[in-house]
Amino acid sequence: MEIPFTKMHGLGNNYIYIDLFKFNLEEEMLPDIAIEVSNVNTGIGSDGLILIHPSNKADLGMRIFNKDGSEGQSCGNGLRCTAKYAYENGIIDKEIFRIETKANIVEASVVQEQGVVNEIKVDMGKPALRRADVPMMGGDDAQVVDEPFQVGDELLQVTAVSMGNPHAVFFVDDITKAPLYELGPAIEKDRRFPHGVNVEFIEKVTENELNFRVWERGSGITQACGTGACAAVVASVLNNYVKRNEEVVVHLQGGDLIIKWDENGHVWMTGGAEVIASGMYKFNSNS
Ligand SMILES: N[C@H](CCC[C@H](N)C(=O)O)C(=O)O
Repeated sequence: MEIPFTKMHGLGNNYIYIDLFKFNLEEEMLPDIAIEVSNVNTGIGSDGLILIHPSNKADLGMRIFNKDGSEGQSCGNGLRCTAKYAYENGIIDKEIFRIETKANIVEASVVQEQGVVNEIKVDMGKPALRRADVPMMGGDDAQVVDEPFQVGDELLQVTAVSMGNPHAVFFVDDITKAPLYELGPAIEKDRRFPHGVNVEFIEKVTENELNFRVWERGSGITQACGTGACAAVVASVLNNYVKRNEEVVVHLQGGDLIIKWDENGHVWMTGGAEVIASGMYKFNSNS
């Protein structure tokens, strides 16, 4: 089976996008398709698969599958790329619109010049901070802020935030020494996170600047994670490193995002999105 795809990235966090306004895929094939297209040796190569689909709850919908075939509830970089694709391909004919995800319905606004979108701002909604909402096991149902977290021989301090998907945020003094490989896999699969977890290491630079690295649930190290950057700013406010309702520049491996957790509880993400290539892909998996 051959299918049209577009490869796009947000700060290097790249996915294979399939437009379900034009084509349909069998639900049960999706995890295998995600695994196959993400494979850099035998597929196209990406951090996962994103489906752009019709929605009866919003102007359009977006679903994300990680490299390992697991489905995430949301994807910040994916939402910016989806907004760009939808506007530039005529799915949407307005500059402010709503996108349904597994986690919630977000509002995106595009900044465009002669029909080309070069910046997207997304209201990512409100974080969930109660332990049970992350979800995280093992304690009272209050917020998880700067809590001791033993991983092997290492005693860390964790702050847990859901942006519709789970994030475990750790603060380090030097981002270049963040133990991504050493601890990322173990934390991702730690039994205290029954649905797994995205793992972020953050270094405070100033009251309005963070350095950021991520080990993603289901995809491992990526160049950037939009929901992770949102979770990082929320965690930094909760730990009094940065201020609520102020723009924070988050320096991710692949570039910068502007994040603000406003006084109404909404987290705003502003950044770019780029098209890498489009074409036809011939599926190998028995499809
Ligand atoms: N890279 C994405 C996050 C993917 C999250 C996924 N790894 C999961 O929650 O399972 C982002 O820009 O927000």
